[in-house]
Amino acid sequence: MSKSSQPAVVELKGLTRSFEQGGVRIDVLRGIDLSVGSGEIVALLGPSGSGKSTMLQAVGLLEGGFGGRIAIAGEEASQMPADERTRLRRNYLGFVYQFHHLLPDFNATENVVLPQLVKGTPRPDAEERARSLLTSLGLQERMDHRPSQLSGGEQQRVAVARALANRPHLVLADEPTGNLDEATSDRVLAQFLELVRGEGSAALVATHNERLAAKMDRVVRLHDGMLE
Ligand SMILES: Nc1ncnc2c1ncn2[C@@H]1O[C@H](COP(=O)(O)OP(=O)(O)OP(=O)(O)O)[C@@H](O)[C@H]1O
Repeated sequence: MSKSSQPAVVELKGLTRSFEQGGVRIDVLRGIDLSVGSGEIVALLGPSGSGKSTMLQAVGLLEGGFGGRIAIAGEEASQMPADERTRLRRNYLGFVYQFHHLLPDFNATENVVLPQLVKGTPRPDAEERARSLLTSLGLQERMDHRPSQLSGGEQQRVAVARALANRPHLVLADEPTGNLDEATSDRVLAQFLELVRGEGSAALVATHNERLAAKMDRVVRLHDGMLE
């Protein structure tokens, strides 16, 4: 439920997605209803293959082919043209993936600056924001390093800073610590949650890890294409 009178950051109604594989139809999502309130951090739990990434792709407005309704910050997005979806994505959403997807030829600061420049933020402001986020994540000594010069945990923290750079209302995170060892994963997740809370963003975090899910505000479980 929403913590405020603002519209839910994301509202899914009857979300469906099917794939054809070798002439066989697989109904991966079979009618998902979900509402994530402003500032709420929700864990999306489910075993491998249950459809967590597919659900995040729907909310991220990255692909078509979904049935049902997807509203982002009160705007119905499922039938929007591509340029309108891009606008919603830029204005409201941030993304963290299991693998960092940082640009290899740019240092940590530039990786966090670039999405802000794309959105039209003046460079000095973007650089200040990047430095502030990277410092909050304990990376003040690593700002000039390229991704290949960073550890896996450091790379993921830069990816977290990049996701938050444009002050998204909602961060979509797909197994954000899935490729890290347990101790590093715990540390990076704790920092991620602290930063997201501090920024007042909401988050939808896909994981198959019950222990990590328990650290979030609410847990929803994907089973047989539906939320339990
Ligand atoms: N483009 C596609 N074409 C055909 N089938 C697909 C496609 N994308 C996903 N699927 C199928 O949909 C199901 C759900 O996949 P998805 O990646 O969403 O699961 P997941 O819960 O994120 O799994 P994991 O935890 O392993 O990442 C799987 O059976 C997968 O094979």
